[in-house]
This record gives sequence, structure tokens and C-alpha cells, in this order.
Amino acid sequence: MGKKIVIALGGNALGNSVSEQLAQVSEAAVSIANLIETGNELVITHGNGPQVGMIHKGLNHSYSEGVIGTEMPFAECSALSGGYIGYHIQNALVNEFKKRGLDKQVATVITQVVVDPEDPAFNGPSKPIGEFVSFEESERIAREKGYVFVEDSGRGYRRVVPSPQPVDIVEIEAIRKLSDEGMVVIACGGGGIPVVAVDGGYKGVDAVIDKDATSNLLAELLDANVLMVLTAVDNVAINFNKPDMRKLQRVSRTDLEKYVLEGHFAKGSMLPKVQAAIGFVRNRLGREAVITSLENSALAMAEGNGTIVYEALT
Ligand SMILES: Nc1ncnc2c1ncn2[C@@H]1O[C@H](COP(=O)(O)OP(=O)(O)O)[C@@H](O)[C@H]1O
Ligand SMILES: NC(=O)OP(=O)(O)O
Repeated sequence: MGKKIVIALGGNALGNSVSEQLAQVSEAAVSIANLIETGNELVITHGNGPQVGMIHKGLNHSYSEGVIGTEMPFAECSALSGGYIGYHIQNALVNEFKKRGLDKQVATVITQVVVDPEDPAFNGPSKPIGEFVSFEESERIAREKGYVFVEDSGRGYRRVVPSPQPVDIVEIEAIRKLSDEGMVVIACGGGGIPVVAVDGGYKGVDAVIDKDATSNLLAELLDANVLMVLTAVDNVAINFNKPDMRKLQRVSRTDLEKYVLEGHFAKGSMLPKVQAAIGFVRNRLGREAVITSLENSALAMAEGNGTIVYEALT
């Protein structure tokens, strides 16, 4: 029987240029269409770390050079990245559906996600964005611009920005209605545009929300059966990148929590995915969270490959 699946596509798995991203989303479209053809209902979210970093750097460089007449805050950059990536995913899915003769509509909902202005995350940047640079380059930029950099999972140094927890999704009813009508919905791109409540309305704030955290909230609000987090690796591992590394297959929520406490998952990369998976299945028998690669996603649903997190009977 078909399931309601919230799929989160990693921003790093989308590549670093227009052509790379188009190629990557065309591959994603094949896996997504396979999941749809087997009767599942999909809502798609995606990351934007590399893309929002590129947009912010490019536009604010243009501003400082006098090429454009306005600074571009992070909320606006998130909105731009949601349109850019949403368009590519829409284009790839529509093309793939046409090829297969599948009658499916696709829509991107540019989504505002409410955060708490008092969230302690505003006092300490933690979310890696933009390109990877060497240690020396990171030191130079930090001196020049006052940005904060961290080492990111053995891949180089990246700028970090505040990343508050998502509290609510403003457009949730629009997303639900489109999905209930049978459309494939792309929503909460880049974790959503961070907004805070003001005078009965909302206002954008300078931050980038973690899309894994928002995907968990979205899957919860839609009462999905499966949260599927797709990234560059087939499995979550303990002792990652060490000689005694072990890939996790089916793992109970409680065992995974133990591995979190033992410090196996890198902050800002694998840890938020694991936390989203734990949050989604906690105390909910029958729900599953899957963390795997795009290429492995169909096998994960059909044969249980990849890392599958479940709530065990106590
Ligand atoms: N324990 C771990 N197991 C597997 N991968 C890990 C682990 N810790 C860190 N990673 C790294 O985290 C990456 C996924 O995070 P990231 O690239 O930030 O996600 P996204 O795909 O959402 O952009 C993996 O490709 C891997 O390099
Ligand atoms: N916003 C966000 O979580 O992006 P990544 O998936 O690229 O880190």
C-alpha cells in the first residue's frame, strides 16, 4: 500500500553550479518518479546550504561593488534559493513524468517557517553554508569580514550562521491541500524562510534553518508515514571515517540516541539528520525514518537498505 513520504534532499547533493544541479535533480526525478509509480504520496523538501551561501556572497559582493543598490539579507537569499532549486526540481519532475506518461502536477510552495526570536541559536552560529575553503582561506575571510568558520566533516572549512529551531510552518494548510489533491509538493526549501511573529504578522530574520529539522516538523504536521532524508551516503555510520567504522542498517530509536550521546554524528551535517529521524519516530510505532542516498532510495523502501530508524516496542 502507498505511503505518505516526506523526502528531504540534501543541499550538498545538489552540486555547486546550474549544470551540476540540473544533472543531479534529473537523477533525483527518476528515483522520485519510481516512488510515485509504486503508489506513494510525496512531499519534497530540500537543503540550500551551498546555494544560499553562493547567492548571499554573490549579491552582497555586487552591492559592495556598487553593481546593485541594495544589500540582500539571508531571509531574501533563502527565498531566492527556494525559487531556484524549486524550479529545477519542478522542471526535472515534469520532464520525467512526461517521459513516463504519468499524469501528475508539481508545485513549489515558497514557505515561511516561524522561529522564536529568543532562540539561543541567534547567539551562536552553527549552520554551515556556502563553499568549502582551506583553513588559511577561512582565517583570511574571518579577519576581513568577521564571519565565523568551522571544519565540516573532513571536507574543509565553511562559514556558519545562526540556525534557530523551526516552530511552525505558515503555509502548512496550502501544502496539505495541494498534497491531498494528489499534487507533488515541493515545500520548506532550505528549511523554509525564517520569520518571527510581529504585530499579528511575520517578519524575515537573518538565519538559515536546518532543513532536516523542518522536514521533521513538516512530516509531523502532515502525519506522514515515512521521513526520508537523502544525502551523499547510503548509511549513517558509527565511528565515521575511522578504521572501525560500522554502517547502521535497521536501528531502534533508543540505540540511535545512545550513539548520539557517544558523539558519533558530526554537528551541522549528520547530527541534524539523526535528530530529525529520532524526533519523527519517537513514541510513534509504525512510523519509519530513512537516511540514505538518492540512488538507494527506492531500494530502501522496497528492501530496507540504508539506515532505517524505528520505534521498538518496550
Ligand atoms: N556518522 C556519520 N555517518 C555518515 N556520514 C557522516 C557521519 N558524520 C558526518 N557525516 C557526513 O555528513 C554528510 C551529510 O551531511 P551534509 O553533507 O551536511 O548533508 P546534506 O546532504 O543535507 O547537505 C555525509 O555525506 C558525510 O560526509
Ligand atoms: N538549509 C539546509 O539545511 O541546507 P543543507 O541541507 O544544504 O545543509
